[in-house]
Amino acid sequence: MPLTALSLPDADLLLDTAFLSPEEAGDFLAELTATIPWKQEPIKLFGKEVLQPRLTAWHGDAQARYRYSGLALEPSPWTPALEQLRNRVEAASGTQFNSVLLNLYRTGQDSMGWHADNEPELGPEPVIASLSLGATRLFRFKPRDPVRTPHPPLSVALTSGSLLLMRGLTQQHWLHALPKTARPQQPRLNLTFRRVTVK
Ligand SMILES: O=C(O)CCC(=O)C(=O)O
Ligand SMILES: [Fe+2]
Repeated sequence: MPLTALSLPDADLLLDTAFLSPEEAGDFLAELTATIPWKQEPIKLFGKEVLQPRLTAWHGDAQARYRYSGLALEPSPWTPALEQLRNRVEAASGTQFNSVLLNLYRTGQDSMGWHADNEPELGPEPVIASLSLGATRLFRFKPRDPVRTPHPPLSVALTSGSLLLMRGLTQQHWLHALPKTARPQQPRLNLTFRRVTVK
């Protein structure tokens, strides 16, 4: 399936709902769920330490460190499955990536809050390639400044094997989130391939 543009002002979004076949997506889901060293990291929320509502991992080239609360975090190395996916995502997007953030949403209660992927290490107009495996969840966009970008929120159903590219001004003008859902949900695994500046 080809990448198809989603029409949204001040954004540049492309979606391929069948980037991987359902069989391939299921195989990668099983392999990554079993082999990635998943962690549940603490975050500060209103001054209190709580655990993130999902499991995470970060893999990439050894030089692709990024700074976070004054710490330079080292990525874990690419695994064979992650290398394969990186090659395919690079070919489809025409972009090179040196790291990938993995998120595992164990149930409908796991989620990600509103944010933009706008860390300085990603540069002003990052290309972020988001690959989803497992349960379908709704991915939401809302304008950062509804006066500049008067547009209602957008929901995109990210099915297993779908590839979403976020490019251009998307991170500058839009926030995105993966809300909780009350419905019983199978696990969902998302990979966001990124290029961080190597210092
Ligand atoms: O799980 C998703 O689809 C989104 C993940 C995300 O926004 C991120 O890793 O920055
Ligand atoms: Fe994000």
